[in-house]
Amino acid sequence: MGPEGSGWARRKVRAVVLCPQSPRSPPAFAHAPILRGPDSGRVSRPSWARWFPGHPGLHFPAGLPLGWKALLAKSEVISFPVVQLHLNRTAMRASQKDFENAMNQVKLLKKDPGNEVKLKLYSLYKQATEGPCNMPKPGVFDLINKAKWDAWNALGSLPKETARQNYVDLVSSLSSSLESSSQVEPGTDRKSTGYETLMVTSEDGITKIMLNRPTKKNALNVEMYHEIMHALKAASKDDSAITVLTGNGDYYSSGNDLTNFTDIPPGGVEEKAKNGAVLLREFVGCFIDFPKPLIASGQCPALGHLPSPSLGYSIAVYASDRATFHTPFSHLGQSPEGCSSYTFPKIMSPAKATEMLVFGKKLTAGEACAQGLVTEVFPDSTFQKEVWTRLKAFAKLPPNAMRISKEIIRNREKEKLHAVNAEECSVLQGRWLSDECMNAVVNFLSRKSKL
Ligand SMILES: CCCCCC/C=C/C(=O)SCCNC(=O)CCNC(=O)[C@H](O)C(C)(C)COP(=O)(O)OP(=O)(O)OC[C@H]1O[C@@H](n2cnc3c(N)ncnc32)[C@H](O)[C@@H]1OP(=O)(O)O
Repeated sequence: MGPEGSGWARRKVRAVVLCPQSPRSPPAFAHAPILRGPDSGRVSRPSWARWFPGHPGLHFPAGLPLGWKALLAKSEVISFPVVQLHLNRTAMRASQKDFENAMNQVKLLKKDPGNEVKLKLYSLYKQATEGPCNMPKPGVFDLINKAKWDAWNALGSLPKETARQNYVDLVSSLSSSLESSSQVEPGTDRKSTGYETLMVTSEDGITKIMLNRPTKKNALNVEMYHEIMHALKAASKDDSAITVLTGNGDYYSSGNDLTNFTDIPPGGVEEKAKNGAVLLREFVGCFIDFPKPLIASGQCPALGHLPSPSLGYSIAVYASDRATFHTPFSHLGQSPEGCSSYTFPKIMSPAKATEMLVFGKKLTAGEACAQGLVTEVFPDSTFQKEVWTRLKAFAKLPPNAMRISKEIIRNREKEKLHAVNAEECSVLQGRWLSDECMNAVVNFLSRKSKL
């Protein structure tokens, strides 16, 4: 799972909250995932441990980018949804063994404790093992390492023993509260699907691929990109006749997960942009090559780049009358992808496509249908019933005939689409390195502005 549980930017820092510290013995866990190799930002860790900065309860120094300061509050108390811990209470003495137990316990955490907690764990671990912050201050755009540095530096000259005790206490509190919470995303049955970010089912000749990060509006994190590709490849070979792509929750998708931009590899932002372009090209390529009828079924707003392949290549797009379609590429300092620079002007008209792709005009389902992007619009109240009646009927048609018909309709365009995809990805690679893009992403992450 990605960084699901944080909500850091919105969280309010409460003034004083005393957490009854559990005297559980041995005091649970530590944060090995973040702790090993933290300075490089590249660590071996559980899947939930991809994280990004944001700790409203710590002191952050001046010079933070783009209004991060507005997110911060001066309090000696750390506060987060499930665990609250007063840091300055008189420390009991945690032994080295307690500390090691706590570190091990963190590895067993099933749920992502959220970025604030992870930053706190990181800083306490560093303080406990190395003393006051001794790292050079990272650059302003090195978001993750900067947040880690801030968190550690904020501990000032806190004695190692106190940091160790605070770490053990925090892990212990976390352990009890996370174990007792049941914040699993609705509808997720990982065992039956084998996917972390999707729910994939196959029934009545229909394979349904449902994006399943509703708490993140189905934003596509790196894992989801890979899982969608995997699910499409599997669906292309299974015995279903058609494939349906849909989303769980109140957004079909909110596009690229903007926290993807914060996980900077050792090669820096250039490497990040290059990897992103490779991933996107492969991802869109899977849609271009998908051999069976692919139906996009959206009851809710679709934002960002999933609409592009969905609208551009699906054999049919069904939308409820409350769905909207929005590709705010320019707002984010980015440029069209998913072959939308080619398919949208063809489907709509160059002028209408420009409004959507360049000016980021949001279309209602009715408008998108009138423009030819959407096949049919249904009232929200009867959407599921109407769509599934159609899907079930389609799935009874001879599968090979459908596949061959799709092939003959689309194959002439395939080469062109792959070329457009390559070009769009290359342009985007440059855009991701631009100040315009970086500022837009930081703005979103800092919640100073929202689309
Ligand atoms: C390999 C890389 C390929 C990249 C290709 C190029 C792709 C381009 C695009 O996709 S452009 C579009 C990018 N998407 C956005 O800009 C959308 C950003 N999100 C929003 O504007 C809003 O969240 C919203 C309008 C979708 C919904 O608003 P609201 O109803 O007020 O909900 P919240 O904002 O509170 O969101 C809930 C929760 O979800 C997190 N979240 C939503 N969208 C994204 C996202 N795109 N990336 C990361 N996280 C997202 C949001 O932060 C909240 O999380 P929290 O509860 O705070 O932890």
